[in-house]
Amino acid sequence: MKNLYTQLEQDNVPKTLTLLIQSIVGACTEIATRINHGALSDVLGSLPDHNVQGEVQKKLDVIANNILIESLKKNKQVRAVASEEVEDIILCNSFGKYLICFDPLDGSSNTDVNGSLGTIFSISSASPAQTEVSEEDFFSTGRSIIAAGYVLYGPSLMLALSTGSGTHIYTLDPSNNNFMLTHPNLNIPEDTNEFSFNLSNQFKWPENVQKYIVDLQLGTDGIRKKNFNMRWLGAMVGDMHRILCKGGIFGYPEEKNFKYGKLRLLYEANPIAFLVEQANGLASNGTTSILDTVPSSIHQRIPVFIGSKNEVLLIEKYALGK
Ligand SMILES: O=P(O)(O)OC[C@H]1O[C@](O)(COP(=O)(O)O)[C@@H](O)[C@@H]1O
Ligand SMILES: [Mg+2]
Ligand SMILES: [Mg+2]
Repeated sequence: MKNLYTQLEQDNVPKTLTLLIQSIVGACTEIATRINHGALSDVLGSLPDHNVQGEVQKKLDVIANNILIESLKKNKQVRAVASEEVEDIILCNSFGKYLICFDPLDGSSNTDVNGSLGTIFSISSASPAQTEVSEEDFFSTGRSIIAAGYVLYGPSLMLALSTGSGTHIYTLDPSNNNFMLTHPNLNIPEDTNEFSFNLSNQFKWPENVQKYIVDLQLGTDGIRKKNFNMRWLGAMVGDMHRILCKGGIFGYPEEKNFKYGKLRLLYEANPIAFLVEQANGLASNGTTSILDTVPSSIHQRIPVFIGSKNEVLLIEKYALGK
């Protein structure tokens, strides 16, 4: 079985990008150790502070954020980073050639209940060395991403990664601390009978989305002529991992009081959309591809519908009232 770095070499990934991926993966294994300690150490619970989204910050949100920033600042190829937990971009090394966006801990509501957690990241190229870097440098569409991935802190520690040559999943071998290629060249089934939406918000969604969901729920009694099952982990990274492995449709629609839904474009929707499109799936905001969205702020939100191709295309049809 190949390990992560053999695969990156085979995919002709530049050495500087491989070293950057190594920095991120190294930080995530450190985060995994802190998570594993759980109630044995003072990492559970919330802080009195709120992040830029107005959300209560969990201790692990901040611990994960600090570990990642420290590791990235040490890598001379990192020009600047954008994090869910920090209001402004963080400038790193003026000769750095890469910009990184990350969600240090995804699924924060699961920290105190030993639930699914992850770290999501994307890498893109920075402007020429020593030129001033500002927020605007992060406003290229997701099509400019050169690598993206997530680490899932689950029963196994797993890394999903794409450098533009398909999406692969690696499992950490704790005996030697190597990420081994266990799921090469993922291919998401185009059809599915599994959906992941937080149905407690169902009646706050746009009518066409409510109709789409009701048709799923009606199953064989309705126009879909087949039954659908539901899963919701409260962690996008966990729900998307299942979909990468066996298909499905994940959605976090806009709501009456949440015009653009909950999830963030730069460090949640874009990296996941990159992985999914590299695995034969689709990622839409309901009408257009997420990766074609032009960002206008670091923490902007976007409605997301991601997963099995034919299901995403069908949701876009419902949006057009077809
Ligand atoms: O609380 P809800 O509505 O179930 O939302 C869960 C969603 O929010 C998130 O936890 C948001 O991410 P963070 O935990 O990084 O803030 C997603 O991972 C998850 O899909
Ligand atoms: Mg998140
Ligand atoms: Mg988070």
